[in-house]
Amino acid sequence: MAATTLDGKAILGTIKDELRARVAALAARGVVPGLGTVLVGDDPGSQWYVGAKHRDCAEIGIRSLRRDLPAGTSQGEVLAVVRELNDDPECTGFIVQQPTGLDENAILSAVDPAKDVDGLHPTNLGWLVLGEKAPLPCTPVGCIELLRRYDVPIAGAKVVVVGRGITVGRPLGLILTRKSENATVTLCHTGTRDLAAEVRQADIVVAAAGVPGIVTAEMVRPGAAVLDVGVSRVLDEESGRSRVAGDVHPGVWDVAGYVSPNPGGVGPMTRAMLLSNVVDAAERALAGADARATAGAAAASGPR
Ligand SMILES: Nc1nc2c(c(=O)[nH]1)N[C@@H](CN(C=O)c1ccc(C(=O)N[C@@H](CCC(=O)O)C(=O)O)cc1)CN2
Repeated sequence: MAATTLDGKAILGTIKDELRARVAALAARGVVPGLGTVLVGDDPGSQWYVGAKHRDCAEIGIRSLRRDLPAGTSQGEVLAVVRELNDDPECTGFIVQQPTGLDENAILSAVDPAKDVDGLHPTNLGWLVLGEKAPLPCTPVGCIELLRRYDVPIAGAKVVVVGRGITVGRPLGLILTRKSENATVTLCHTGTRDLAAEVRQADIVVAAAGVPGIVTAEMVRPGAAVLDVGVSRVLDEESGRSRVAGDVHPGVWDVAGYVSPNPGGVGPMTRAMLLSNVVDAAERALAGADARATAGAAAASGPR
């Protein structure tokens, strides 16, 4: 069986078209959404991701506020940039690209939760745990959106997530078990005793451990949907150059019903969800301003 490709790159294109219309509607009200990024150091992967995020923004009319800081920038200097973006009215929302090599929890905590378009601020993760509406982390929502766009059933599905990281595995478990998603989730990791036995039960497998090829064909139930999220850089024997290796072994394509390629699957969906979070934040800010103006006008007209 040859699996259907869950084409994240194509879906990113569709989502950009959808968001372009919402950005135009905001522009008609005089609002231009702005995405800020804070990048520390010169890691080529991180530089590529941040560059891609700003190219996406340019394509749909979101303003870019890019803050690239040299390797060796101190925690205090990064926090100063975070405060600057918190206070900048042109910045609708921003992210601090990970990894920074610094105290990431302290940096995340300093971001204004209303501008946290990564959905990783402790307040927003807390709202997620409590089941309240808040910005959600981009990769987990990107996984769910990719499955939805290909009509892969999620409600009632048994999902095995491999990886307990804070940007993917842990929040994905929380999101998928909400009533609106209604999946049953097993959260596995590199310490799971019998990973193959767990994965074999799954209708949907999300491989996000960052271990090349950790999910093999023998582990996958025929017809299951498999999302390859893990990114490792390995040396390509043939070309002698570095390339991305995912967590899903190529043999899985012969067994699964759906597979997301890597690259070309969940990575572009992460970018799509970031754009979506920025547009959501701009719409929320405008709705808040409208509500305040209406309340002000009502108060000014006095009691009736
Ligand atoms: N602040 C954050 N930092 C990081 C996050 C995050 O969500 N927020 N996630 C990852 C990296 N990431 C987003 O920043 C990301 C990963 C992958 C892609 C992507 O489009 N990848 C392409 C291929 C890229 C390549 O060839 O190297 C693809 O998969 O097709 C975008 C963003 C860690 N840091």
